Amino acid sequence: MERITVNRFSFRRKGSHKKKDEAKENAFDFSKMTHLSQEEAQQIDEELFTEYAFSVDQLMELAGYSCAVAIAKTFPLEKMTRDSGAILVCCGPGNNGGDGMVAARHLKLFGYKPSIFYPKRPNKPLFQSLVKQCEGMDMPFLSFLPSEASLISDSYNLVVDALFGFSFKGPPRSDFASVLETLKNVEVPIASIDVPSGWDVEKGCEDGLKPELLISLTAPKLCAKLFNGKTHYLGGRFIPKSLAQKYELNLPPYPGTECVVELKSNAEINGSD
Ligand SMILES: NC(=O)C1=CN([C@@H]2O[C@H](COP(=O)(O)OP(=O)(O)OC[C@H]3O[C@@H](n4cnc5c(N)ncnc54)[C@H](O)[C@@H]3O)[C@@H](O)[C@H]2O)[C@@H](O)CC1
Ligand SMILES: [K+]
Repeated sequence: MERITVNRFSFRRKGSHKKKDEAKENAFDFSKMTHLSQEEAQQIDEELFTEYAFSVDQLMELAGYSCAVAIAKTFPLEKMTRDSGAILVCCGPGNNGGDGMVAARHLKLFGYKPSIFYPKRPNKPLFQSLVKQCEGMDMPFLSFLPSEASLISDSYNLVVDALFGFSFKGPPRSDFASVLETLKNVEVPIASIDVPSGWDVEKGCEDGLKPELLISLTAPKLCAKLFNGKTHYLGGRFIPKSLAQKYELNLPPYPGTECVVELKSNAEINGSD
């Protein structure tokens, strides 16, 4: 009965791989998923650049692209009601801000209409190039953030929070404290990249931002255990297997060739949903 042609055989294998991926995903025990401390996140980051010789812009492109994909899956363009997909991307002074500009660039290519707020810009070629790319793609940069949250809610469908990631420490300093206060009061959803800005990376922040979407990069940080928003994605599919093994990263598999994987909510994990 071995009458399977080569082509048919490869077709069957593809199908069986897909089923295996789905089975692995369904079998993953989310209650045992890794959550990184601030130090572990920084160590992994450092190792990617030194031991594995990745460049910052390489990983930032993958991280930002995965954020754009997770945002597009969660907030489809066709469901947006204000000004043909207008979104506001708030970028901070570090690499989290860089991820935000990369995400903005991809969202623009997906058909959204991003505007960027980028108040503190490092004097480095990488960030200067990101700004130039966004300007070249006709994305406006806001010279100030309206202090009235209602002006933001009226003009945009979504705020992308790319202010601070895993290197944020202590209470927000004055220049960003007012920005975070304004964002706390917006009525449109917030999508936070890697860490909800203003949250302690490990302990969270009870009265901080309440994003509807969180995109954890590499692995969720400890504060993600306190995330109560609707949707949680993991992105940044660039960790070599040997590095994942060294840090004993226990994470759900990415389905097929996807750059993001949706994670269960904490309510589902804890059985309170
Ligand atoms: N390995 C990874 O997972 C990768 C991470 N990337 C991104 O890089 C981020 C980390 O980037 P960085 O290490 O540059 O750090 P962040 O972008 O988290 O922030 C650092 C900046 O925030 C400022 N800051 C810190 N605490 C503050 C406070 N209390 N008030 C005001 N300002 C404060 C610092 O002075 C510094 O300018 C990650 O969260 C992720 O978004 C990606 O770009 C590439 C790969
Ligand atoms: K953030």
